[in-house]
Amino acid sequence: MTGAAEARETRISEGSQAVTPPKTTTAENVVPGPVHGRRSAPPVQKPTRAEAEAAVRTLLRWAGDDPNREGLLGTPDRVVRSYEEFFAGYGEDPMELLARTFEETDGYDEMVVLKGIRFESHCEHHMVPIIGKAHVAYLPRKRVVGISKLARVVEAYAKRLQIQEKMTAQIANSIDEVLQPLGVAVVVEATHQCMTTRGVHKPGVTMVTSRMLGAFRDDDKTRREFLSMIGNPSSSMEA
Ligand SMILES: Nc1nc2c(ncn2[C@@H]2O[C@H](COP(=O)(O)OP(=O)(O)OP(=O)(O)O)[C@@H](O)[C@H]2O)c(=O)[nH]1
Ligand SMILES: [Zn+2]
Repeated sequence: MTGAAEARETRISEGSQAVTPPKTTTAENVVPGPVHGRRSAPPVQKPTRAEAEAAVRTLLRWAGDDPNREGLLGTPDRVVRSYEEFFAGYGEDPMELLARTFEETDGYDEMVVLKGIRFESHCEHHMVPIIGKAHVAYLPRKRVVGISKLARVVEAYAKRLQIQEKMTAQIANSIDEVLQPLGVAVVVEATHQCMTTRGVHKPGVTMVTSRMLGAFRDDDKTRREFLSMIGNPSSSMEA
């Protein structure tokens, strides 16, 4: 699919303990890179848990605090466990999540919409939360997928370091590639804490991104039906 063939819209609306990575590569510390479509990113060399905890202690000192004071002793362990949760998506293969489909033999040919899928992600520039909702629709071509799998695909991409445009495209492209439906639509609306709690400090700003493929891109009526089903995206955001 070429760039011209993809309709994508983005709008913003109001409303010293150095950690040295291991020099040798072993089967234990090399993990496959994130899976994007059919291709995987290059493998990354994963540090040990002790190295990750040492990095947290370094950041605590960078913040100006003493990692050895009582209240902070358990913090490196907690942060590393939090990271396992925040970034669990690197261990998921979204294509595999969608692989189990069911043949729809009774002629259901209307769009399937899963709206308001709340997600928590982290921006790849500042590593602070992006919190929002995704609305996902597809127009089946004989095969349908278990509806929870659409939410799982959102999760698999959200639980990685992201920019919103990329996440929106990845969700749509995965569904398109595996289900080969007549069309896919994804709208993502989110607040970026790198804009609200730091930097420009603009609370209440929502970023809305969309990716329309197939019938949702080519047919105004289908696209309008989807957009009216999800309502006015930014108006449904929490402050
Ligand atoms: N397009 C896009 N930009 C994002 C996203 N998340 C964060 N950003 C922006 O990424 C940009 C990074 O800009 P830089 O100038 O490199 O970083 P910075 O000095 O921290 O910039 P400020 O955030 O303006 O303080 C900022 O403008 C962020 O608002 C996203 O999902 N999509
Ligand atoms: Zn950011």
